Amino acid sequence: MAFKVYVDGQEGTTGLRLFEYLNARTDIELLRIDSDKRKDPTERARLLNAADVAFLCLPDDASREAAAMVDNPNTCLIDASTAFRTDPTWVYGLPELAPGQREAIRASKRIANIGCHASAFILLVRPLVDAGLLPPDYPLSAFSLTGYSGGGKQLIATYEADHDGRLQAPRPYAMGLAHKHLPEMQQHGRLAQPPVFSPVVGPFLKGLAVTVPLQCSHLKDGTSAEQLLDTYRERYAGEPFVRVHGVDDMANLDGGFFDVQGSNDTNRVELFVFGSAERLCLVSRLDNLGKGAAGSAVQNMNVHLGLDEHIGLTT
Ligand SMILES: NC(=O)C1=CN([C@@H]2O[C@H](COP(=O)(O)OP(=O)(O)OC[C@H]3O[C@@H](n4cnc5c(N)ncnc54)[C@H](OP(=O)(O)O)[C@@H]3O)[C@@H](O)[C@H]2O)C=CC1
Ligand SMILES: CC(=O)N[C@@H](CCC(=O)OP(=O)(O)O)C(=O)O
Repeated sequence: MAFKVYVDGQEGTTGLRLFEYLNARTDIELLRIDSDKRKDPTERARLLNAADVAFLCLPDDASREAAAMVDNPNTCLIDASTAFRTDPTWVYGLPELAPGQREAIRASKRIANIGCHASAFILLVRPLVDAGLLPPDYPLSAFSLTGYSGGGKQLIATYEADHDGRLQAPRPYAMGLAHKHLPEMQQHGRLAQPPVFSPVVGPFLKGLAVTVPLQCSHLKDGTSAEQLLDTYRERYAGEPFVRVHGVDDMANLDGGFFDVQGSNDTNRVELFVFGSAERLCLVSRLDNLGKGAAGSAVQNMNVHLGLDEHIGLTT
């Protein structure tokens, strides 16, 4: 019998993208809510409890409300919001996080899907901390270049209404240095403190690249770019959605410029190390609506249900 799947928030940016992924599948039965009832708590509660897997593609408060509506012990929630990502009763939905994470996702009925900036950052940092190459108290900073779909329906509408070109320049944001992804970056990156994190949104729909600069003199003695890449290769060996590039992979630079949109329409995350013996830059690139949101939600569902992890996803 096909697994029953429901998307709460099916008309939002992440919900619509998820719906596209799921609608194409024949191995699941998609439960639908009438558009005019999509905020009706009784109807939502009925569908949430009828589902084997329910995705929450809602703002944080609405996600908390939805989670509280579920009393069917069989229903697995995969929440796209920030609400539960550091909650110890939920599992962080990043199968590549560390050995054992897939088993945890398989076993849990509460899976907190990752933040787009956070997952790109964590996949760069965590293996280096675990290997002892990057001290947990290293004073990390990071910046992220992201497409505007990361801001959901509202930001998309703002960019689409930009008829005078005012938004055509990149715009740094979260200037208070308290971006909502900091707690998950610190906790799942195993860091002593959160990084100084500066996101920048640009005039393109989707695509994201997080850059982490490192001073080699502060790493474990003699750590080279090759050693960092070897650590990634070892940690991510056999990972279908992680691609580790070679040192200074010029093939990915277009005349010396990095293409932030290069992983779009895939569920891939691509890792790069650039720089010299003194200074390095770690870069991680993904599609914020793919591996950064809806793609990884589908991957988490596949893992949880014991299905082939690739179903419906592009490597
Ligand atoms: N966009 C992205 O790249 C990413 C987003 N996320 C997270 O995913 C979640 C959804 O984000 P996103 O899709 O971008 O946001 P959107 O604003 O595009 O969509 C949110 C949807 O939730 C609906 N909604 C709001 N309140 C309720 C409620 N009480 N009951 C039912 N439906 C409700 C909205 O309805 P209405 O249609 O009426 O507005 C809307 O359709 C957020 O928590 C976000 O942080 C995570 C990773 C990346
Ligand atoms: C451009 C933009 O605004 N991007 C969002 C990130 C979206 C994301 O990853 O998701 P969550 O909202 O689920 O954490 C931001 O930086 O807040």
